[in-house]
Amino acid sequence: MADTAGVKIHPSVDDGIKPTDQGFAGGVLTCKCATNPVKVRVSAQTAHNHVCGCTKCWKPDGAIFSQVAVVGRDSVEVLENGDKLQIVNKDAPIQRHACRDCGVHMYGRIENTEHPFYGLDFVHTELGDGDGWSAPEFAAFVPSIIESGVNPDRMGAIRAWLKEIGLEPYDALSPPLMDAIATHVAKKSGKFGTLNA
Ligand SMILES: N[C@@H](CCC(=O)N[C@@H](CS)C(=O)NCC(=O)O)C(=O)O
Ligand SMILES: [Zn+2]
Ligand SMILES: [Zn+2]
Repeated sequence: MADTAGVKIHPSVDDGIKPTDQGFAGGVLTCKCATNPVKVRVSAQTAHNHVCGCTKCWKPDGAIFSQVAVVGRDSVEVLENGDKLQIVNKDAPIQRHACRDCGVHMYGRIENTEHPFYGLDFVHTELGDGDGWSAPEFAAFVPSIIESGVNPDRMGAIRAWLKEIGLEPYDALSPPLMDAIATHVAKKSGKFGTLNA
């Protein structure tokens, strides 16, 4: 049995996952700056919230996973101090707009109209006011936490703990999202549904 004692994933899940409020309609995300914080309004409920182990997504201090969800780009609006936002990597599929002072990623945007997830922005719901944001559902890019410095010997315990708290661990995204990506590719190539498997 893996020793899951003391495994810490992310502050939003370590003390119990707050449930989704089906009537929740969004809120305001605020960066970590004590003065002149960046504020971004998300005017809809988020979807596909999950913890992500990749090295690219923003994580709060001490967390080995990020927590990230998607929302339609039309529902994301910079309210205050947008002049502090800088794109972390213009060449990445997800252009993460980060506060240059505290480093928090306020939203990640896909500008490539051919991308399977074009039209969706990536947001960290823990930055939002109020409870009721869509709850994390799974753990993505789990092996990538090793790239951030987690000892590979800990992976058994970490995967066991993720399962224990209801976040099924996946090497990439969840099967429905991986299927959605492949469906997009098959439709573009004309292969969609052409095999009677
Ligand atoms: N092993 C890589 C995986 C990076 C990765 O593919 N991240 C996923 C999940 S956020 C992605 O979609 N990245 C696109 C991007 O960063 O723009 C890492 O940890 O850096
Ligand atoms: Zn900031
Ligand atoms: Zn990620």
